[in-house]
Amino acid sequence: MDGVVDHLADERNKAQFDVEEMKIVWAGSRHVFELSDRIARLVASDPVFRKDNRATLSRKDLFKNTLRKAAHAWKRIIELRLSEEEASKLRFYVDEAAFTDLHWGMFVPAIKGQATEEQQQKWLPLAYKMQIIGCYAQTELGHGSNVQGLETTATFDPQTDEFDIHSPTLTSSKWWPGGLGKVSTHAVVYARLITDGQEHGVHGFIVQLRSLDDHLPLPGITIGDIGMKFGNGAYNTMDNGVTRNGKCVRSNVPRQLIYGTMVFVRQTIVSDASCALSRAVCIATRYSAVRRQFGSQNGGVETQVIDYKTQQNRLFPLLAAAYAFRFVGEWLKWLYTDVTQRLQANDFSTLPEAHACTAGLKSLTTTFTADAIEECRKLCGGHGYLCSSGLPELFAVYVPACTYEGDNVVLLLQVARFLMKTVSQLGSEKKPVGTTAYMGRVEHLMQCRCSVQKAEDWLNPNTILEAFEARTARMSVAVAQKLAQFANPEEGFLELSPNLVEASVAHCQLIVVSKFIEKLQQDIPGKGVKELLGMLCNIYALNILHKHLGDFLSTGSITPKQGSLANDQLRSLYSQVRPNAIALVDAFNYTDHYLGSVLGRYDGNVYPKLYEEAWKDPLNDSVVPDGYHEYIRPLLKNQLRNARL
Ligand SMILES: CCCCCCCCCCCCCCCCCCCCCCC/C=C/C(=O)SCCNC(=O)CCNC(=O)[C@H](O)C(C)(C)COP(=O)(O)OP(=O)(O)OC[C@H]1O[C@@H](n2cnc3c(N)ncnc32)[C@H](O)[C@@H]1OP(=O)(O)O
Ligand SMILES: Cc1cc2nc3c(=O)[nH]c(=O)nc-3n(C[C@H](O)[C@H](O)[C@H](O)COP(=O)(O)OP(=O)(O)OC[C@H]3O[C@@H](n4cnc5c(N)ncnc54)[C@H](O)[C@@H]3O)c2cc1C
Repeated sequence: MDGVVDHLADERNKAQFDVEEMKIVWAGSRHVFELSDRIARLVASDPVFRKDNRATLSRKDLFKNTLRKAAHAWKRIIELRLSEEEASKLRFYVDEAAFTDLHWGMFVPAIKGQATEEQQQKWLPLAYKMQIIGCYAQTELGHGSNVQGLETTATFDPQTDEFDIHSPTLTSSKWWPGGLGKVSTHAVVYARLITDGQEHGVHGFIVQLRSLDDHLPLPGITIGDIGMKFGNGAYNTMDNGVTRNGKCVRSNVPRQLIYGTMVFVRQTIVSDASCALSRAVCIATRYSAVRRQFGSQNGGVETQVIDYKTQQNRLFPLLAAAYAFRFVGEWLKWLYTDVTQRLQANDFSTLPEAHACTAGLKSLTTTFTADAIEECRKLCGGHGYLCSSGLPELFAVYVPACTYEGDNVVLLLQVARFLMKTVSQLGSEKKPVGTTAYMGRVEHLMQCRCSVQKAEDWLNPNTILEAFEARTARMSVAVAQKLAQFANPEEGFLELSPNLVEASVAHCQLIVVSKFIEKLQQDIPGKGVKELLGMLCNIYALNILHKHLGDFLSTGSITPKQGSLANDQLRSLYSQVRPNAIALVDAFNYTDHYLGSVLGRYDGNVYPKLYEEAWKDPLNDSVVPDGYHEYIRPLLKNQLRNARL
């Protein structure tokens, strides 16, 4: 900030906590903070990684630009000998969806998680050096959610010792896989295995798609891009492919963990949610402190919009959620690592819980984040609608996260199955553990009474936890009892699916709240850091309580009076967070390059920069627009003639 006026300096001076220590908490450790900071600056200072022109490039230019960035990123990774951790941060700060995401994020993990030792030895060295580029080809034109419904077949031919991968129908074309359309040379293709005329369910096969010499599709394979997607720029940096195969390949079939890659990716999507959310919140918070409307007295300055309680009521729960998702993401990473180690030792006992947690939290955090980015756009008024605010593109890139890696409702139904199984086993020898351990106290939770008598009583974490546990246990038991009335359980499951989804949401919200509370039980250094996090935790929980008051009241988990007291406490918490708001978003440590937003600039110098940005639009290249002579001038002349008549 040397030599630059900091328009947000007063705001920064108000902070009541040590922002440098908060940066460490946000990053996860001092090591990660320093590494992220270094890589963020490296990316920001490299002109190849410029991204402010994305909204105005044509699809072809946009795509070629992405190829250029990916090649440059890879060159820098090799030149600087970056570690895997550093390379993945570099990808994060380059901030552009590309084929490399699928290569590193799904193709490599699929081979690591599902291939045999021999297959790994063959393919992984090639993939690590990017001598082959891979994608994850599961979804078809006709089926995405219903994986068992995939039509592509892999028929084993004992004569040639090969598998014949075949898409017999239009609907069996692989449709959507990222990177497939124009770049990938290989794919993990999911297909129904057939041997000796017998079906063995869906398995993954490594298939070569394109020649490594001239990049042409191999014989029998038709490939292309599926067309423009939502939003200018945005996810159109990515080629999403369609392919039909008639190709023979050699492979062994992994028998287990077909779904393992999805568990891995869903876990990374939860961590990503806190990044996208914090980014939108950072923009909206800084701009809300800069923007002034109404309230001027005697010619004095107007009110900063962040001081309006309605603005706080919309913004601060999103800020709190960004921190909540950060911590639940950390925990989920731990859970994933733990289950992976167990699986390697053939212990499958925690896989159902890991599946339910990754599916449920992926659904909860992406739905919330997509809605929150749109809310942040509205929080920025008209200027939020400008591409230079960074919010339209962020929304367009983010919103498909509600669909890919499992449609969010379909995933909540998976959680519901897990919950119903847990409820049905209550009273048996199998005790609920982990995230469902609270169900072990179901008798207490079904009849306990919330003890809140005054607003401050809601600051007790045990009180909050018990209210959330009682709500979820009661909703789950109620729907389980309804299910039991159906002669056919699958019919009951379909009929009651809206209630089941609501119980799953309650369960996932409980997990997020409980992991935030657990985080606060750790030793957290730095003046005021723990206190601020405590406030955010309470805002996160009490805001949910307010938004889902119907659940809490109808299950008798709290009384209407207690609901109203929770709301009083929320308003008081907003006032306490207000002076710290700018410092809390500074703690994300985002560079202006990464934020990509005039409204969210660190220095708050919004208006001159908005004006400057506007003049850069290609439409302003000429004063008189193209088309004037063909379409505007004749119109005006006609009007003139008509007026004279
Ligand atoms: C320009 C810049 C360049 C920079 C370059 C720099 C280079 C350096 C790079 C450095 C690193 C970068 C790293 C990047 C990382 C990026 C991360 C990835 C990015 C993500 C992009 C997204 C792309 C999207 C991909 C996709 O969408 S792939 C397709 C996903 N599809 C789905 O998710 C389908 C959803 N459907 C299902 O999951 C299931 O079929 C279903 C479960 C819903 C169906 O259920 P069904 O009823 O049919 O039941 P099943 O019979 O299938 O299941 C029975 C039992 O199995 C259990 N089950 C189900 N699923 C799972 C599971 N996943 N795990 C475990 N168990 C599971 C059920 O519970 C049943 O169990 P039960 O019998 O005990 O009840
Ligand atoms: C940007 C993007 C990138 C992608 N990348 C890849 C990739 O790299 N590789 C890949 O293989 N795939 C990829 N996909 C595909 C993605 O995984 C699927 O689109 C996703 O799993 C949803 O499946 P679907 O499209 O079949 O939706 P559908 O299942 O057809 O969903 C349509 C509607 O039906 C509802 N529905 C479906 N089933 C049920 C049910 N049982 N009960 C109640 N409601 C139901 C859904 O909630 C939804 O509202 C990508 C998708 C997108 C958008």
